[in-house]
Amino acid sequence: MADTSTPDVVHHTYDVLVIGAGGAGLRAAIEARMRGKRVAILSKSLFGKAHTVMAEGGIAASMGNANPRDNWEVHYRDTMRGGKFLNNWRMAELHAKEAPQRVWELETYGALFDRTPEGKISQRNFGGHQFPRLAHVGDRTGLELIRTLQQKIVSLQQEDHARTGDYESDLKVFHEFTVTELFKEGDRIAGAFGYRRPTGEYLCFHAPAVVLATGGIGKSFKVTSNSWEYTGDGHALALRAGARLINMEFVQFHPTGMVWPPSVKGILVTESVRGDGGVLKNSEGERFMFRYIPDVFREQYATSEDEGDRWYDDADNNRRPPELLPRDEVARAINNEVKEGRGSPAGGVYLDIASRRTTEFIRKRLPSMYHQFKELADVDITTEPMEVGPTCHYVMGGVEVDPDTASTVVPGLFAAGEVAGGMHGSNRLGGNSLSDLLVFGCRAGAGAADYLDGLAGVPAVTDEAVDAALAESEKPFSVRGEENAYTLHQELQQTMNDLVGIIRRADEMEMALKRLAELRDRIPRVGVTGGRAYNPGWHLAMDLRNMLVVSQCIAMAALERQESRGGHTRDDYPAMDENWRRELLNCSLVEGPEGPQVELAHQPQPAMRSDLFDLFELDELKKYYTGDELGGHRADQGV
Ligand SMILES: Cc1cc2nc3c(=O)[nH]c(=O)nc-3n(C[C@H](O)[C@H](O)[C@H](O)COP(=O)(O)OP(=O)(O)OC[C@H]3O[C@@H](n4cnc5c(N)ncnc54)[C@H](O)[C@@H]3O)c2cc1C
Repeated sequence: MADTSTPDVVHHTYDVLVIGAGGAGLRAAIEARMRGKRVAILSKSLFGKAHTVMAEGGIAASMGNANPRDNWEVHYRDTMRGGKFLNNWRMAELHAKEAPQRVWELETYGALFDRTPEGKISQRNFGGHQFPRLAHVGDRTGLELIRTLQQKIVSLQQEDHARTGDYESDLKVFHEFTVTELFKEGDRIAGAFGYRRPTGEYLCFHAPAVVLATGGIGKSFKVTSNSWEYTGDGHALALRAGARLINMEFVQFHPTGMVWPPSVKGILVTESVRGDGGVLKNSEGERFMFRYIPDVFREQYATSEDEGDRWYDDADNNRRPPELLPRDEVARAINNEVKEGRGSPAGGVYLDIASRRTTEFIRKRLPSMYHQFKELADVDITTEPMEVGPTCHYVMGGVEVDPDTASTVVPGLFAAGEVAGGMHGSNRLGGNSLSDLLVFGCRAGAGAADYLDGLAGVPAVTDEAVDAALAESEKPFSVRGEENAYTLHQELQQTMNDLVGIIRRADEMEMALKRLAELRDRIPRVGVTGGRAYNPGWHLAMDLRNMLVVSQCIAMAALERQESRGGHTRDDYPAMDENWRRELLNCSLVEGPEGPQVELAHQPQPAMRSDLFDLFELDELKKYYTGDELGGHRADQGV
């Protein structure tokens, strides 16, 4: 029986709310607390169980430990190339410059990275990175990152206890707590509202600064490497608060997810397998990636197996194997092999490290992969190849932010980590997310603290706003079961997977938008039974509206962008178009006759600063830029 009594709302007051306890959220919370602010961390998942914990391969930072020729400029170039020059150049610059500092700082918090024989932090190869650049802890890097950041938080709480007698006086974690609404007074952020998952208790937070660090959107797709909490909540909260999303058409399909057995389809097979020597083969035993090197990368990749293999030991005198092309290229190649009938029995291709490395090497470098395949598929990766195929992995699009402060257009609202957009352009390089989390998590915490220092008066949360948020959360209990949340979720995932997936066509995306519009009408009719205490049906009903609006943004932007670039491949517009590189698409919510509607707009891509532009050879830039842009730049330089 549903509990029909009006529930109480418990109130709390803080300076900064950090929504999300992954790498971005924890780093933001640490920074804001170290700058003297009282911080609450609100996390839908258990503390320590954020998505970041799943990160496997490593964190990209040009420390130059494995190759002294690496530096921030090389990392910057690789990142821009990986994103096909659609990245926000200032974010890419800050990221490349600050990532090493953030990794070394983690060591001071207690991180134990794998070491080189000389005792430096070991760095491994990954797709699109010119030099071995990923600091790692086996293939469990995310776990170490979260463990370390949590350890830092505990140490700050111990300092607070020594000063105030209360461990949680200045930094408190509310875990298993889902934020459903943000509050504003006028234009400015005033707080947030949500429910405790285990009890259904409602909490209202009064706080003038909010950092969104809610991660990604993968649960809108059927086949995904993402975990249950990736329902695009932060993206949707930002939209509803008046912020904009950019680059939403760019969704990364990681080339290697498990394809068998069906119950684990989509679970990630880390790129480290290829970074450590694994190769992709089709059903004919061919290392097919050599046939898929695009012109823009031709000079940097080996054209023979011998050269590719030599590169692992002598990277200075050989070019890298094409298995290490950026993820979008590898995913499309696998998709094509399967489509043309050269796939494996379960509809993927083969990833083989068994024939190339010793059992000891594999078990030491890839312990999680060894166990994952042994336990889930009964495959021993030290003796047999894996079957792999593309899986929805990461969203490049997200909340538009100022690169230096991570602030959005809504005063008091900040965003960092996967929920923020711009940094990775049209495609993210592996390892660049963990570094992004730390660099921009830190900047968001600092941005929020600076904002508070300059704030005149604290915006207030009104009773009406709290009542409205409460009513919205209670609604599913009063609807008499016309629609089922699980059914609608499956329909949404199938729609996105089939019609807005790895290869896209206008007619299919138009069909997707039609189906999404139908789902929009049906979602308010979702009814739930039972009470508020741990009720997954209710939780999903609340999450569905977020997944829907995020899916609409993705489909609308994908239909609009008439070219193929990075994580957006159009069957009907297969080429990259330099005119589209100048264009960003943004989504916002506008009030319409039937309630808020997604509106899509074009905005110009800001021109890259001259000194950064000059880091590239003109011949390379010609592959991405229009002639007049290049001419204009040369004129700026007085050439
Ligand atoms: C299997 C796998 C392996 C990966 N490996 C790598 C790698 O090796 N290197 C790399 O760079 N990247 C990797 N990535 C990507 C990377 O892990 C993620 O992009 C990154 O961890 C995102 O971090 P985040 O801090 O933005 O969000 P997360 O770590 O996902 O944290 C999001 C937080 O927000 C909370 N949250 C969400 N919605 C709400 C809400 N409504 N209310 C309250 N809390 C909410 C969640 O509970 C969670 O605590 C991998 C991803 C996957 C799936």
